[in-house]
Amino acid sequence: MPDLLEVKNVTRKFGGVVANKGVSFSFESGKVIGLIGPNGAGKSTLFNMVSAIFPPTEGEIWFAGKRIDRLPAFKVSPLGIARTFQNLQVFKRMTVLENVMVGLHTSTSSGILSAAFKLPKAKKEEETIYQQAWEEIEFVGLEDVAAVEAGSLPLGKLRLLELARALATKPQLLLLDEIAAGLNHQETAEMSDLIFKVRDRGVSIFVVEHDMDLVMRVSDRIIVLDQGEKIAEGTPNEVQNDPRVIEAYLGNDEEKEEATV
Ligand SMILES: Nc1ncnc2c1ncn2[C@@H]1O[C@H](COP(=O)(O)OP(=O)(O)OP(=O)(O)O)[C@@H](O)[C@H]1O
Repeated sequence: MPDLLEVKNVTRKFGGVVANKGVSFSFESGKVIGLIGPNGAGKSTLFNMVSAIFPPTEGEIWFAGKRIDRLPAFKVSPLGIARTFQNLQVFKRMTVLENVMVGLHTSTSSGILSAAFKLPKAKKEEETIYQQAWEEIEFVGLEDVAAVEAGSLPLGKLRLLELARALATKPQLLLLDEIAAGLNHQETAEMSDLIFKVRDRGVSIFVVEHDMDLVMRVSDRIIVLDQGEKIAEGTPNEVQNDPRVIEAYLGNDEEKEEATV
């Protein structure tokens, strides 16, 4: 049985900038893996390659035994990878329910004509989409605001909406991009609990996070990047005590504030 995600010797260059250099790691199903590192370490770049937003310059990415690094994003998500975005990607004029449903329409098989003429197949799919969307809205606890326009919701609820929309596609791997950014202490604690609940469904979760409390609490294992390279990998306890990790954070002026790794 192959690992769920395998990143093999991945390098990504932007012109002369080497954003990731020879990064390798893998992980199995049902785990929470954290990705940390000082500003500019290459976290977003790695995340974007795993979600097929752009390909690596060198190296390979495998998901559930299938090579995915040359596939476009629209072919990768149906394989079972979903993600949230740090800069929320919600439709402000749509309700919460519509936002979750719209994410599912791309995966339906009936064509535009059958939907337009409300043929039985399209009607059945619409019901399934409604059901799936509603399940995830309840899972994240947004049922009270399901009919509310997303644009009028506070940030904490918008982050839950992003999560519901990603979960509705029933991923095997969920990528969370700074899911706790801007959340207060209470909301962050609730988000941690939700991450555990998602993991208990057997979903693997890959978390990029600046909030050290959250990442240390939820991760089974943490990968640390610095200047594009993987400098450490281990349990939260191991990476917090790794001299290379402490040096990477302390050595970067901008991160001194966050040096309590
Ligand atoms: N599209 C791009 N074009 C040119 N350089 C880029 C591009 N994307 C990222 N980089 C560079 O690659 C390096 C890694 O950036 P990346 O955004 O992946 O780091 P990060 O760890 O996510 O940073 P942060 O924590 O600040 O979000 C940086 O030097 C960045 O300037």
